[in-house]
Amino acid sequence: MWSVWLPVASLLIVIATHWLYRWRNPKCSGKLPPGSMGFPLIGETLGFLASSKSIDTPTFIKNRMKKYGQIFRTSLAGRPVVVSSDPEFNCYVFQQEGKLVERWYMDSFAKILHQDAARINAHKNVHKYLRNVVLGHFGPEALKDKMLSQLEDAINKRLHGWSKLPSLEVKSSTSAMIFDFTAKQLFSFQADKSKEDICESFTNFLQGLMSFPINIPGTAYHRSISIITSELEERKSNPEIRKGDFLDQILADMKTETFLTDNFVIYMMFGLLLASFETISSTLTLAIMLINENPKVIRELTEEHEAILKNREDVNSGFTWKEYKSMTFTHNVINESLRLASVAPGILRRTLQDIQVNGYTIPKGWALMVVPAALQLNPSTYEDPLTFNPWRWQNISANVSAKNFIPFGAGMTSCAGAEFSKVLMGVFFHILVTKYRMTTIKEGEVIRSPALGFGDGFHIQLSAKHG
Ligand code: HEM
Repeated sequence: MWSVWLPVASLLIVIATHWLYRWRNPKCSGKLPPGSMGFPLIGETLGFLASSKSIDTPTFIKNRMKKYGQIFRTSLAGRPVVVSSDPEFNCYVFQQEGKLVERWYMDSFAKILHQDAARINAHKNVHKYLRNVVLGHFGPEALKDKMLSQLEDAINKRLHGWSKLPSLEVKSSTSAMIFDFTAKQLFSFQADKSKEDICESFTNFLQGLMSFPINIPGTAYHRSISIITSELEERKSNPEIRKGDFLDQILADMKTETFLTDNFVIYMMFGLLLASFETISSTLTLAIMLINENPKVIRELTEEHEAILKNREDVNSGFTWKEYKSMTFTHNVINESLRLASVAPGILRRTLQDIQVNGYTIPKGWALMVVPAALQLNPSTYEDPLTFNPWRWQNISANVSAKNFIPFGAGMTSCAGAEFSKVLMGVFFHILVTKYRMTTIKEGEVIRSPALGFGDGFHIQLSAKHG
């Protein structure tokens, strides 16, 4: 009996030991960056997802930066990853799109569509198309021409509604406001006419969505996808319906662009909704929390916006692009909020070739994660980095911010919704400080897990300043 089992057991031990050794020491043609691959299969995922009750860079990243330096290796969600907080290297990586690296989110997209990521990526047009179509609808020209006044209208109505409430939770209220506005722009969704609160559906489903999307009837994800699907079907069967929204353009482009299948379009709309309302609402909630704690900031904001109103030739005219561009202090408040919020936990790339950096080799096929918080909350760049100090932006040179302020990424691949996000926040502050006063009902608690969250909520009351 022993003569049979002993060799089998020995062989299993040898295989397991070899496997474990390979897990801990992945193949590499040079020297891997320092770090640890953690436990077999799960790697260091649990540590990465652990929440911390602080606005600071997540402890997982901070501790490893201290131990290994600005570039270290780890394993997250079953993949080998190199994390970088080296501004020079990050800058280089952002310039290597399509050469040494490629954007990562198409992987999740491909998984949802049950397609091969390489097949989607092979369409060089996909990224370019997505970027151009979003910029066409949400970029500076569209904002200037029509969206600025629509935003002013929508935010005015929303804040008026809030001022009738005894209390409101800021994160969910701003999420609903942004969701309704973006969904209307994308596919003319009319929140007030919908039977469902799809904004809440989206929010509930957000955690882990892109990695584990399960389209099971009854789930929020399923409901949200159904709403977009039925809108697409209705438009396709009634081609005479033209609503002048984003979906109209996609429908027109579907005739010429082969990658624009029904499924692709549905998930693209879904992805855009998520990309827009969660990011802006988290940044805006943090901004409201911070300005509410800083009377001096509210005072200077109010002065800036009252001066804008006073200098208006026509008292009945709306907020203009020129006014938006002129509000220097508000832009500082927006930058400072984006810096502290650092809402994107990581900007991901996949390496297409081995990459050499500081004497290390990052193997082909690995993930690369740039962590904005590690740069934006770095005390060597930003003095007293956890303090909300909009005035610091008076002295930050373009040279410093180009590499150390990347809330929207950088270069050719940076966020296509960046200007829209900033305009939305600017218009929001304009209306807020000229018309309303805030009172805290329940203080919020900042949590990173690693996405920015607000515990069990931040509640305020809004009251009109005049009458
Ligand atoms: C505070 C708000 C926002 C933040 C912090 C943010 C952040 C980011 C980041 C970090 C990236 C990745 C860049 C990269 O991979 O190099 C990105 C990409 C993108 N974002 Fe945003 N985003 C915000 C709002 C929005 C909004 C409102 C929209 C849509 C209207 C949007 C649409 C996109 C798109 C389409 C991309 C992909 C761009 C490309 O691949 O060329 N984002 N965003």
